[in-house]
Amino acid sequence: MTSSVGFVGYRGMVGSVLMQRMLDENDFAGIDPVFFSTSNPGGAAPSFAPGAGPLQDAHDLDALAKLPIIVTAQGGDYTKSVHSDLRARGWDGLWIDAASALRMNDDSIIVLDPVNRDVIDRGLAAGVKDFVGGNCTVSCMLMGLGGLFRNGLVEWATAMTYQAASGGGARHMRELLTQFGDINSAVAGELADPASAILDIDRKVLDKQRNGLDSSQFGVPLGGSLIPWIDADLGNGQSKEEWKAGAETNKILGTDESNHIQMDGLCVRIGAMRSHSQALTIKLTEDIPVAEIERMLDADNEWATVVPNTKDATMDLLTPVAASGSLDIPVGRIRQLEMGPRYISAFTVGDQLLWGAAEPLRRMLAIALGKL
Ligand SMILES: NC(=O)C1=CN([C@@H]2O[C@H](COP(=O)(O)OP(=O)(O)OC[C@H]3O[C@@H](n4cnc5c(N)ncnc54)[C@H](OP(=O)(O)O)[C@@H]3O)[C@@H](O)[C@H]2O)C=CC1
Ligand SMILES: N[C@@H](CC(=O)OP(=O)(O)O)C(=O)O
Repeated sequence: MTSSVGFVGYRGMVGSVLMQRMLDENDFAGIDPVFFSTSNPGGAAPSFAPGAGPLQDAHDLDALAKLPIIVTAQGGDYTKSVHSDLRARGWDGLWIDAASALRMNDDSIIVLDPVNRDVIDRGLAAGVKDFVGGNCTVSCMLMGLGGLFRNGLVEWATAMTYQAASGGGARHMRELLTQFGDINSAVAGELADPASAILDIDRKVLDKQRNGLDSSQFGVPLGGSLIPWIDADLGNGQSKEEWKAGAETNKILGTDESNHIQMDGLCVRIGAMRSHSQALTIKLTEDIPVAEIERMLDADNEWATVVPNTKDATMDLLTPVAASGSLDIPVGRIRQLEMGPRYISAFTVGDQLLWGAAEPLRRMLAIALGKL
């Protein structure tokens, strides 16, 4: 049987990754897709779905309400502008969303099925209609370390993150690359001359960073620097990105007061392109040998891949360059810390456009359609 599914935000960065993954997995088989646009209603269907009708107006509630399932990667403002009106007029279809707007609502589920398929299945059975992708950092972390979290072995954890430019959006990625290029241009002559003094180069670079870079997206230079604040200031010293670590981790895992996991840390933007990294300190609920931890992480899901804690393996396999474009989530640097037998470190990297954004939505749609 063919199911109609509406897609909003299909041509954005997250939407494009989602479409590509759906094409790769032949997910459009059995789907009658309806594509929506906020900017070009009436325009031609996307080239990868030539049989689909013209683009519908993404703000046309009548058109949206005809569909049993809507998948959106259009962003939180769009969600806020149509979702409650659609529900208010009685639409009871499934809403699958990449944006954070509905994430912490009591009647929504954060989807990351390799980690919380039980929560998703219970929600579907109970009539939950809103399914939302998690924060990219949280999703990538849980994909890598699910084996500890899901087995109740984490008493608390801190995540110190190294987040890529893509988390800000496409314009932020372009700005980062432009900054790198402008910095390079500022010292191209000196770089070409092996006899030039490195401290002169450094001075010119700093001058360029402080006075000559377009930083309109990030607010301050990121190329050759970092920004230790991501998302809103909650006013208590914590950034919203840091708050999400604890709030979303517990919601994804479906914990309650009795097994709540304390999770906090500092979130930092760095000059990587599309993979988020994070260094974790974990206090375990019991003393477990490192080899057993590695076995549990590797076995938890087919994408978590333990990297041996050696210099060569770490440098080869545990970097944004190694992880980008792949669904695999490498996790390494696992060792017992000086603090005692129940304290371990771990480092994980994940493509934040795949497991951090598009893949959980793609899989939620497949689950809703009974294909997964
Ligand atoms: N970036 C990220 O890392 C993550 C983002 N998200 C969520 O996904 C939402 C969308 O993010 P993202 O995909 O980065 O946003 P984009 O800015 O890439 O796309 C959003 C929309 O912008 C419109 N648009 C305008 N100009 C262009 C253009 N030149 N190319 C493509 N689209 C264009 C499109 O709408 P139209 O076709 O209607 O004109 C598109 O759907 C975010 O707001 C966030 O809520 C979630 C997790 C991670
Ligand atoms: N805030 C993330 C990206 C993102 O879209 O997060 P969220 O889906 O929680 O709003 C980052 O900047 O890396």
